Amino acid sequence: MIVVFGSLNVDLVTPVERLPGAGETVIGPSYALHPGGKGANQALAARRAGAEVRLVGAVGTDAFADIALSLLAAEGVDLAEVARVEAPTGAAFIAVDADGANQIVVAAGANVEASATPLASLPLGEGDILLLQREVPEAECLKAARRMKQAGGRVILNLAPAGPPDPALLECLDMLVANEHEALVLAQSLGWGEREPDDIARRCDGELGIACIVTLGAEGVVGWHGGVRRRLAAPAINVVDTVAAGDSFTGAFAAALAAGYGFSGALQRGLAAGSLACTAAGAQPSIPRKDAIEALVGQSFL
Ligand SMILES: Nc1ncnc2c1ncn2[C@@H]1O[C@H](COP(=O)(O)OP(=O)(O)OP(=O)(O)O)[C@@H](O)[C@H]1O
Repeated sequence: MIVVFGSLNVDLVTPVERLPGAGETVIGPSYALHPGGKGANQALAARRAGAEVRLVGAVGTDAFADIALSLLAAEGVDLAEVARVEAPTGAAFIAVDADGANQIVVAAGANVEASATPLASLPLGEGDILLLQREVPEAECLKAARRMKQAGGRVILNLAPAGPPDPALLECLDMLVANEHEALVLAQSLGWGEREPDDIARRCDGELGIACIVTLGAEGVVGWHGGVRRRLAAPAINVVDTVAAGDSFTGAFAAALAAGYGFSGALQRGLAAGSLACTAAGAQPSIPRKDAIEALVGQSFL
């Protein structure tokens, strides 16, 4: 079982000719509403990759809550521990210009109320994995992580959005997933001089005892685990957009670990999922399923 403790949002996406400057208004022709949030996206990614997934978080009592939950429910993510609170459902306001560059404002809303308390009564054990990101309060992430460690399970933090992790939370981690920018923020927050993803991941593994995976976009991924380095190139794909690539990587990586794959097998599956997510538009619609992931892994592109 994978427990995701994290955010649920609704994304409002507006195409614009160009992004607004400070104090400026630009007018787009329309907008689209999509379910999103890193917690929700990674829960869906792990579910589509074949795992049993339970999402713990919070939405409001507004109409956006149903949009945030719709796809997760349809795909069989267990939502019993998603609380309905007196706050607006989290929302991301996204403007995308003609070149695909974007500007995003996130209103955390109900995500601020997300509580780790439900984990106390969940039947957690050794085979379970807790997956965390940085869009719900860190103090609650720490409680959730301590609960999972007490139950004997593993804790994975996706260090997104970038920020310095709480040292107490680091002590609970088995694995950390970051993109290049997030890895650099981690190194700086720890006072490390390393700047290269490979060096940061090696030091994280060697010094903190936390297996570290740095995703490298089109370059693939590098990971260090137990003093062993793994470097995998991404498959050549036709990129439509890279939205949710990182979430697909992390969810599928966790699902593979939960299914019993070792570090290398999980990296392969995360990489395949991240790359497949780039071949279709949007966030949750582009998150790939197990059969597509296994087919790509089976092509031995690695
Ligand atoms: N251009 C690309 N070609 C092939 N694979 C890609 C490409 N971009 C991303 N990926 C895949 O997605 C994974 C995660 O990408 P990336 O390192 O950009 O994470 P990210 O910055 O968290 O992504 P995002 O914020 O866009 O969701 C990569 O390890 C790779 O498997």
